[in-house]
Amino acid sequence: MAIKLYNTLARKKEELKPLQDGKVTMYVCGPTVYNYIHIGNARPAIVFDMIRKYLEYRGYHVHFISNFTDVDDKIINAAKELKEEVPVLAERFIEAYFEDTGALGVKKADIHPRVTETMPDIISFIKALMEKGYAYEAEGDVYFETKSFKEYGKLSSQSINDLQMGARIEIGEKKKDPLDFVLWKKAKEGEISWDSPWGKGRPGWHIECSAMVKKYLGDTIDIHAGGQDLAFPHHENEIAQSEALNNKQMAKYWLHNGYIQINNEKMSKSLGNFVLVHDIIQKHRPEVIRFFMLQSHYRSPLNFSEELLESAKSSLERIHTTTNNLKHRFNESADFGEESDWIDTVRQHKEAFIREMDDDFNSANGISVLFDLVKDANRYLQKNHSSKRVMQTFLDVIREIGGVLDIPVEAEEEILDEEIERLIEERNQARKERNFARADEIRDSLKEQGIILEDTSQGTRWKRE
Ligand SMILES: Nc1ncnc2c1ncn2[C@@H]1O[C@H](COP(=O)(O)OP(=O)(O)OP(=O)(O)O)[C@@H](O)[C@H]1O
Ligand SMILES: [Zn+2]
Repeated sequence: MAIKLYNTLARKKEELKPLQDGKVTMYVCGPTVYNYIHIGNARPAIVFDMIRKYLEYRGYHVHFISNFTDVDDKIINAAKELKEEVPVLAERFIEAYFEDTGALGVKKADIHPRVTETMPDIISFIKALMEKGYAYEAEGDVYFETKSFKEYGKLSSQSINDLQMGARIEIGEKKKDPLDFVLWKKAKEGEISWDSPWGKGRPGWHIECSAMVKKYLGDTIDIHAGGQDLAFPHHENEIAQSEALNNKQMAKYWLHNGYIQINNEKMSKSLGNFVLVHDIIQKHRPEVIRFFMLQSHYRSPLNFSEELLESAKSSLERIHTTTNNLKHRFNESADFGEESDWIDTVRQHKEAFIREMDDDFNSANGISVLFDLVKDANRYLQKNHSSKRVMQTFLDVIREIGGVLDIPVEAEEEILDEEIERLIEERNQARKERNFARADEIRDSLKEQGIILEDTSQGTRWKRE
């Protein structure tokens, strides 16, 4: 069975037919790094990570690129406000991005190109567009002449005429037509800038992705993705730039994630209704947030609230309880019976999971299948059956699905207080015998399990991290 995916460009689901057999090239527009990411920004990171991993599970080799916009107006303003250099501020928030998304189980891209490291490619891209007659210079700025790209509007299903209606030239803009957009911006006095054939300046936002896609993945890629708000104008502009220059389709499939909302309103920095990942992971385990996101389809809007997170947490715990019960019964059992009906049932659930995920990466339905499995496993245990083979099959498939979605399906076994006390006693004894190697080994192994020891004059105290 083939994978189907909803292509914004075609406005329907299509069968995935990559350019090269067995390989998928994928580009996801990344963040502008001037702040910590909020839960809304985390959604594209999580859902496209899930899609990447699912494609890998289905046997594709995925080449995955995601950029950092590390210079633009928002960053320059934030740097001014915080009295920090632009590169220092950007670096700080790139680190924070990796920390936050890493906690949410997001794997790093194969390459994370940055605007500041792609300058020569961006400049030659703009030069080539000018040479082909698609762009013009105006007093140190360079603009893309939108009307010269006849297919403009095809991604967001808008005609140039419709777009023309609402468009205005803002004060200070030197463009010829309101629909034209900036490729290169002349630097203001004292601003961070790069040399170019048009004087000192920096790139507009849209050109970076066109230049990076061309540099790292080629003229046509398989999947281009980002949040729904990027479809217009960002992706539309990327298409105009790339297709005007290369004369080839930029991407076969355009994927867009729906919004995280608060009370049915888009979570965004400008509305001030955002919750930072940095803060929320102090209160909730990051896997609960990932699980919460994957419980809905990536294109659907998703309301965020503490109550919904709490309910995701209890759902995840239900899975943990079942896997634990399966493991315990498995360890106690000496029954090696076949019970092939049950094994068939489990296998059918696995097939159902693949069927759901093949249908536009429907992780919401995929997780429902996981709960069907959990329900059946509970039924099996309640009937007092105890075939090791059946229980192993249940565990294998639950783990496999958890592995694909990258959510932990097993609770970490907590170290018990008595065990800690016993190890502290052993460590004290080792220290008396001047066996410091053993003493350190015990301290380190406890630390790995989140137990911190503190030696005081009254003896050793311990606490959980
Ligand atoms: N509420 C949201 N739900 C889902 N995705 C979002 C949401 N807000 C932003 N995104 C996505 O996050 C990614 C990072 O974008 P970026 O750093 O430019 O943030 P942003 O769009 O400026 O955020 P904001 O709208 O809060 O200003 C983009 O793909 C964007 O579409
Ligand atoms: Zn982009």
